[in-house]
Amino acid sequence: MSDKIIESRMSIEAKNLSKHYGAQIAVNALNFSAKSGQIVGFLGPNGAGKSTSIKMLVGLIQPTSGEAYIAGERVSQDSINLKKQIGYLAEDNPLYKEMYVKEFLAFIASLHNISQTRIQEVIQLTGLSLEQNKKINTLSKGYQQRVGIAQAILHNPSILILDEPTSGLDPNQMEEIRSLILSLKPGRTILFSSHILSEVEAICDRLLIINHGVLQADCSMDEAKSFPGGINQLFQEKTKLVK
Ligand SMILES: Nc1ncnc2c1ncn2[C@@H]1O[C@H](COP(=O)(O)OP(=O)(O)OP(=O)(O)O)[C@@H](O)[C@H]1O
Repeated sequence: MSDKIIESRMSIEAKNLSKHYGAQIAVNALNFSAKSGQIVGFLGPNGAGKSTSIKMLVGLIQPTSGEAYIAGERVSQDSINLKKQIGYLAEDNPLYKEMYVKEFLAFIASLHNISQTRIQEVIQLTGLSLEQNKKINTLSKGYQQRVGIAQAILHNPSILILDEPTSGLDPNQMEEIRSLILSLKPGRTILFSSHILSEVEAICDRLLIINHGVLQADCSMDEAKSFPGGINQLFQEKTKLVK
């Protein structure tokens, strides 16, 4: 198999992806692609269009126009193969909070036909060993996010899409979740949305900035840092209010 094919199977691609809600244009002709081994930061203020873009990429909502490709396959809402390739953590991290950690992960694993060994492996990977027999609703928000990430990686997907995984966490928890995301990078493509520049700056290789549904920047983190005035200036310029 050629390197090119392997690479395309690992990638996330948006081609002129748009979503309109009546007169509201949530995402307008989004174009980008991300390759394996990269963490791509998807940065933008609240309401910029991050979640809508992500929902189109994972096949949760239908684009008004344009196409999304995951691992070379066009995204459609009913693709089983696509769901095998993607691990997804939604912004509000929906969990069955009355369940115990291990019980919840076993439940998700049963949907994917995943072994007990893999459940234990993921519990270790996500630092949940001591919490595995606790009820999810007794865990701190940081640990609940770990459970959300654990369910997203149970089936060992090559593509991980995390919608604001550090939102609402305290600085220590943010740091821990960032380290966890970094540890998941080898062999994967990770798209990580945030509205906080320092979050994205800390772990991402590439930076996408979206504002008012329009992609305003797509560059490597090094390019972003060498922008005149630095990365803060870049973010300010690309997200200033459109009058
Ligand atoms: N189902 C919907 N119906 C109507 N408008 C919507 C819908 N979903 C999103 N929007 C609008 O689309 C725009 C983009 O929203 P989106 O949730 O994608 O932004 P975001 O960047 O993820 O913001 P946040 O960080 O606040 O979640 C917003 O103006 C939002 O109000």
